[in-house]
Amino acid sequence: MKKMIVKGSQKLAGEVTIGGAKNSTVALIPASILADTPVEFDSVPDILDVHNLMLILKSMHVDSFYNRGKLTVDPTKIESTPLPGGAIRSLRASYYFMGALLGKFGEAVVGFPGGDNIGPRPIDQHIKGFKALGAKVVEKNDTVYITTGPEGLQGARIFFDLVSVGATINVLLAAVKAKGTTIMENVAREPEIVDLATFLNNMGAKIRGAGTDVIRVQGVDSLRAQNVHTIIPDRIEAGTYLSFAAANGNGVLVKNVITEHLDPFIAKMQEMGVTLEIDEDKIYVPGGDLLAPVSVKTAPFPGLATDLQQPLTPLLMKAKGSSTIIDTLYPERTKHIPEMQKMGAKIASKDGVITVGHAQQLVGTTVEAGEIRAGVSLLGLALMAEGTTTITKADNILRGYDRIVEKFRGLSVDLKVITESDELVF
Ligand SMILES: CC(=O)N[C@H]1[C@@H](OP(=O)(O)OP(=O)(O)OC[C@H]2O[C@@H](n3ccc(=O)[nH]c3=O)[C@H](O)[C@@H]2O)O[C@H](CO)[C@@H](O)[C@@H]1O
Ligand SMILES: C=C(OP(=O)(O)O)C(=O)O
Repeated sequence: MKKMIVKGSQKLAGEVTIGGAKNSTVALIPASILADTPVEFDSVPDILDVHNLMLILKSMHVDSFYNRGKLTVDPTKIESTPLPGGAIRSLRASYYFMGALLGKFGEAVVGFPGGDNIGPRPIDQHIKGFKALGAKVVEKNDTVYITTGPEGLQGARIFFDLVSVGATINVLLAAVKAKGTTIMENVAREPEIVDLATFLNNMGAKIRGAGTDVIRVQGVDSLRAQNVHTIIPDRIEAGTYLSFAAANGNGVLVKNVITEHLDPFIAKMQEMGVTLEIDEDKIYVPGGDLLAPVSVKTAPFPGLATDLQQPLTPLLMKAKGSSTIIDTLYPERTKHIPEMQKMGAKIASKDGVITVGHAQQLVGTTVEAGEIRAGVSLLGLALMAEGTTTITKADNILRGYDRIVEKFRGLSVDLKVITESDELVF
């Protein structure tokens, strides 16, 4: 595990360009194995999750090549391979190989995924969807075994018990080549699901309703890529830079943003008193506003994203007074709290409510990035603190933030990543 070394009392200034969305990318890569042709992606973030997915592809005899935001995947020599562990456990989205392999071969053996430790993350709705399509599912020794009979997957009507991004994507991947029509109700509406449906439809899939709470899929026999798919910008990465720029910036322009994807987050920042100059696909944050405390509640899209509650925290600490956060999706997503307390922050969690007080004096120390968003929020705080902060387990941040050191350096921030034995990585 690497360490991130952050000098304190540094203000962000300049421009940053947002990369492709992690949560789209990690669905699009498994989805690419459904194609009968090579596929090409543009605007692919340089994150550990992508490199780990490429390792998984390799184990299935799928060649892939990544260079400066462009990724080619050639699934034409794919073999149905069990994926019990290894790289599977390095990220959450590896479970999309369940749906993708099932759609491709009518069978899948995939280990339970890893990903952020943000509280319980069951996959019962994924399994319910696979079963509804006619698959037999057995869970044994931390591995899911999914099979179908000779008739393969059959379209079905599925009403999800709760709104789940992962279950919506996984079942969609299985349904896209199933026989007949699948109607998925009470599905997630996240923009990353629309991005995935766009990619699949451009290859010949028949998916209607992505972005609403009912998705209809007419199964097709073959998917063939016709063009390069450009991945949508990462709304969580954008929100992170917006928050840090408002908390601790001297004029920051955030480029390549679909502002509509950030509506609830932008509204919350404005409610605090943050000045935002919003253009078509970019947002300028002058910084230096006097801020008021707010109440924050996360919800599935189009609500305020759970993935942004921790990155918003450094900004909440600038407000004069106490703010509250209720994370309805992951009430236990609090790994940043004890670490922030070590830095002198007034933050606590009780009965599912996080209280964030005004930060008087923050001091740099050694803290641990328990997961991606906990880690990045510590980085935001470290920039506001006096002295140097060492963030251990920094791989959790590098899992999902595109070229983060390069981007922060572009914003005049001195940051470096080193190995356990103190060798410079970036
Ligand atoms: C790779 C990816 O896209 N990750 C995102 C995805 O995670 P992920 O897809 O894992 O999150 P879900 O939308 O599935 O989870 C939403 C809620 O449903 C619950 N649930 C989910 C599935 C299930 O079968 N049973 C069940 O009870 C979860 O515990 C959670 O409370 O959406 C989350 C919620 O926006 C984000 O924080 C993650 O960044
Ligand atoms: C929870 C997250 O990711 P994952 O689902 O990949 O663990 C996240 O991106 O904040």
